[in-house]
Amino acid sequence: MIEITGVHKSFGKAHVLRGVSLSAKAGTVTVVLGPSGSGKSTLLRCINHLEKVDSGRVRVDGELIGYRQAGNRLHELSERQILRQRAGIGFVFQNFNLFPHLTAVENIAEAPISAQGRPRAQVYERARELLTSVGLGDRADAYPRQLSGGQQQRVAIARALALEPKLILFDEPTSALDPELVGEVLDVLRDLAAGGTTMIVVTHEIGFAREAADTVVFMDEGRIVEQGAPAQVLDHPRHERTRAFLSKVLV
Ligand SMILES: Nc1ncnc2c1ncn2[C@@H]1O[C@H](COP(=O)(O)OP(=O)(O)OP(=O)(O)O)[C@@H](O)[C@H]1O
Repeated sequence: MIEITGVHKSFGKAHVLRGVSLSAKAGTVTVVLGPSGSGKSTLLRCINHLEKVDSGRVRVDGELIGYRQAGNRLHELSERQILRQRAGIGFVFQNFNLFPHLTAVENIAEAPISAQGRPRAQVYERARELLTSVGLGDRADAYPRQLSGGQQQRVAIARALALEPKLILFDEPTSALDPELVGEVLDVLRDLAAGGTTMIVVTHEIGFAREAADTVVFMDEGRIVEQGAPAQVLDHPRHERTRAFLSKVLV
């Protein structure tokens, strides 16, 4: 379902991704751990072409992201084609990124109506169902400012699901939340994982990684240095720097 091979990315002199390769099957959950600045967000942004890779390839469901291949040559896709690809990949950010002037249900329905041209009544009905599935069926008409951080993040997850993506990327979805609200968002992630949604989740929530991940990846200085089943990576890390990181986040 997702296949990343040899991805490099620099910003000026900073070589942020140094040959990252990763693959994940449909219906699996990959949790990405790693210290600040190791390149986790950049990797997610390369997967949906919010950042262009310098070299390497990203394929989602067999489709090359950002490019069309003709023989040995790669041609960059048009902005419109990139937007279409991006619609198949949900992205949930740390800071919710909801439109403040739209209600919860409008935030969810906006993109499927404008980007995919789907019928309004049907999209609204589905948006309400999605709100119910994240435990917010009674808050459809609330504006983001009237919702807690945890509720806003659950709306943002429902919004990502409304586009029926093949894959959802989560970039530290709980890190902007007060500790007592983290659990409610993790519960939604657990439900999605149990329902077979393909997800890549950057998080420091080790408990979630242990319970819900099929694969745990540890990134350090732009490279994947550990990759395996949760128990293998979390309990028997091979590298000293992974051990040091885990001892800090587990405390
Ligand atoms: N658009 C950009 N321009 C310049 N430098 C960037 C840009 N995006 C990221 N970087 C740099 O790339 C490095 C990796 O950043 P990235 O956000 O991918 O790390 P991260 O592992 O997600 O860190 P954190 O856990 O703190 O979010 C950092 O040094 C960051 O400053």
